[in-house]
Amino acid sequence: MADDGMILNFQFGSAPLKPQATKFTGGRWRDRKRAEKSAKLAGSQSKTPRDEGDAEASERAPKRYKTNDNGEFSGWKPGNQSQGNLGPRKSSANDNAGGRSSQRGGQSDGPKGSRQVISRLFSFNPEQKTAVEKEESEWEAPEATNAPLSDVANFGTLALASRLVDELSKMNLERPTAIQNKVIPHLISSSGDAFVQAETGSGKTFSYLLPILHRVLQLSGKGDGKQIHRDSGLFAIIVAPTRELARQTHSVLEQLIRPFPWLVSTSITGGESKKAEKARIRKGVNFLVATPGRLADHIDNTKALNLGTVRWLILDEGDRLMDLGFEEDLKKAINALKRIIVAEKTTNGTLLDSLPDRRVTVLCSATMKMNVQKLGEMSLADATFLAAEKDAEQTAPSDQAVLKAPAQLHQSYIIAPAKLRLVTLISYLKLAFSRRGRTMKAIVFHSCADSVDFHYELLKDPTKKDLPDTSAKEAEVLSRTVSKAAYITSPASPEVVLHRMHGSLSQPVRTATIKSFVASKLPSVLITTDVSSRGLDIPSVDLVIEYDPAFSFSDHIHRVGRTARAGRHGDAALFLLPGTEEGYIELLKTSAPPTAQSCESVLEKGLLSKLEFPVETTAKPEDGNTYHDKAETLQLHIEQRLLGDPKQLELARNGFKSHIRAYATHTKEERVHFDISELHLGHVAKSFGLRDPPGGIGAGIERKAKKKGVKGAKGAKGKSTTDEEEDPARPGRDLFKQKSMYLMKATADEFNIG
Ligand SMILES: Nc1ncnc2c1ncn2[C@@H]1O[C@H](COP(=O)(O)OP(=O)(O)OP(=O)(O)O)[C@@H](O)[C@H]1O
Repeated sequence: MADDGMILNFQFGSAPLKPQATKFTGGRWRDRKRAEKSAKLAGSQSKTPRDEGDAEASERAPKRYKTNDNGEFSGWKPGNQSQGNLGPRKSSANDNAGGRSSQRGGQSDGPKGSRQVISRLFSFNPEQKTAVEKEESEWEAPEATNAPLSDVANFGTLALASRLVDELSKMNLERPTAIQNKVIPHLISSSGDAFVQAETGSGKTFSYLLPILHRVLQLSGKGDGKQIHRDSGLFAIIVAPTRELARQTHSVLEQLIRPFPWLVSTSITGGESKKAEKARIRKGVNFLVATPGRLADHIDNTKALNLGTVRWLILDEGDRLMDLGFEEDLKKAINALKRIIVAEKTTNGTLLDSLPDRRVTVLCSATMKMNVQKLGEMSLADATFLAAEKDAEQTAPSDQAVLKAPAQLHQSYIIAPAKLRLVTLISYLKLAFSRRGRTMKAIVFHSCADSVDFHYELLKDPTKKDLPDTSAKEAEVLSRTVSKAAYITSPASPEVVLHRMHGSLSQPVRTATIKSFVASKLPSVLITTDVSSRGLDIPSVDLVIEYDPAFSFSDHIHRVGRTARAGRHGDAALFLLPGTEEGYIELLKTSAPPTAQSCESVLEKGLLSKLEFPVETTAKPEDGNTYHDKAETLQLHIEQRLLGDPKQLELARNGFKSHIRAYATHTKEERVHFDISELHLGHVAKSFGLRDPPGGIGAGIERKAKKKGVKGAKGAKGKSTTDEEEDPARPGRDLFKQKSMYLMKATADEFNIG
């Protein structure tokens, strides 16, 4: 802890300060020297707006940042600012703002007469290069592309069993979507394999479940399938990449077969009791929803699992199945099914005549990648390609079609300098929930579990314990993943519920957390990793924030696809850093022209309404008048909070380290936009509420650099990671690049990305 801001948290008495006389004790020599220098300079340097006190600074700031008639910020034009003009002043000799707070001289907004510390956020930020092509207000929603078709009367026109059509109607599903309109008739009439490709939220699940059920229901010849029961055999296996998705698909299936109690389905997923699953399989099931690993396990070890009657193998979210490394498990299942070439024609005396006469494999994916093609080669034979293109007849898988989000999904980006990221995120969420009725559920994607944990703990309100509508038992399970939020509430939205979710949580906790998020009647945020990016169907999600950009563009499409489902509207906002990350905007345009949101405008609108801090620090919510002041006060408060709480500080450090490691795992093709050598570690540390990057992240690199004979690795450490004033042309920069390359290599090894 001593490293983090030791020089910054000295409390000064009310007597006028003589900086020259200030004596610092304790801590490291380097830090003491720096503190002495800062204190000295604070008293002697020419005064800047900040140094002259907030009253004056506040008056000046608005002159630089004009607002238009709507009160919107209009002074900051992308592309025309230079380093330092993002703040009310340019550098001064004592501005050590590189991620470090600095002492504020003279009068302050803090306790009367005390010397306050401020956290400089608006100076020395890298320049934004991208000129705004389309602002948020210019966006007009095009016609939805994944909505039910208006020119098809109802599901009945697809020749589905009337009982099924009635069931759909009870679920308020009247007309099919484009992909359902294509896939359902095909799977009803054909015994051929199919590759199904359609946008996120277009109803792919019903597109394969409905025809399967229809054909099984035909088995009795009367359309109700009453001769079939749980012992009649297993007819379909549906494989999903994650436990959540498997469970979700199983619950949709359960809903559909509820009126047909003689049909039985079950799910087998990792994290559950294998013994109980075996017992269910032994009792007999007609439909099995599985994760690949658990399926392979049962194929090997559960004798009661008879694959002889299986007619359908559905591989849902094909690209994700491959991404997650399930190739071997999938091979096992595919080969096991292939070995039984002629499937059983009867079951318990019932002729299986309405079922396909061969095994049908259906591969579904919203995106098309090389690995999906590979899975296709492994599993499909003479497959028909079925895409949801409404107008043009698409006959083959296409890279273009796949990487599109639903047209009605409003995609935007915010170019936020690293130092401003945390306060911008808070401000954005505060603003989003304060627009009553506009946002009820939001998902915030982070790159790693440690970052999720840090942000969750930071944003939760430690003073509020009770959760609404929760039994004591549920509350116990949810105690570490659901809580009331602080900071992002507002008078218009005084209660917001926070949820956290990632793959390191136990399965019961994951399941309960998602259930709680779905059921929440209060505005809610889910802070999560990519574990929630695939297939998760929560219709009421209206906002997706990609706080950390996705590791691949197809992941981005899946993440944003958690909103704007089945024709509904939705917003998605992507945080980018100024610099090379801006190149990613071109990639966004291949899906839909995104609009730009100004980071400063978000701060102004979000932070100038009432701020509340859940924990008392010397920085107070009422400190400052301009949004610059408010942002710096909020940042300072967070930094102070961490310094007073070792547990949170540890979470911040772990979050920072994992975030940096994760940064190196963007796909090879997209790494050009996510150049780790461009990251200013000091600024990134700020976004975790830290005043310096924690040790360790660079230490390994240094050791490696030393081993390889990179001169000066040690000497450059401080400069390269924390100092704002660093001149890009200086040798230290090259060294930083070199170190970053080692870092990238080390982290790439760790994440197995070669
Ligand atoms: N015909 C329909 N009319 C209205 N809503 C529908 C229709 N079909 C499906 N839905 C709803 O659309 C939502 C998305 O369906 P589903 O999860 O199957 O989409 P998906 O294509 O698999 O998406 P993803 O690729 O993101 O997994 C669900 O809430 C579902 O109930």
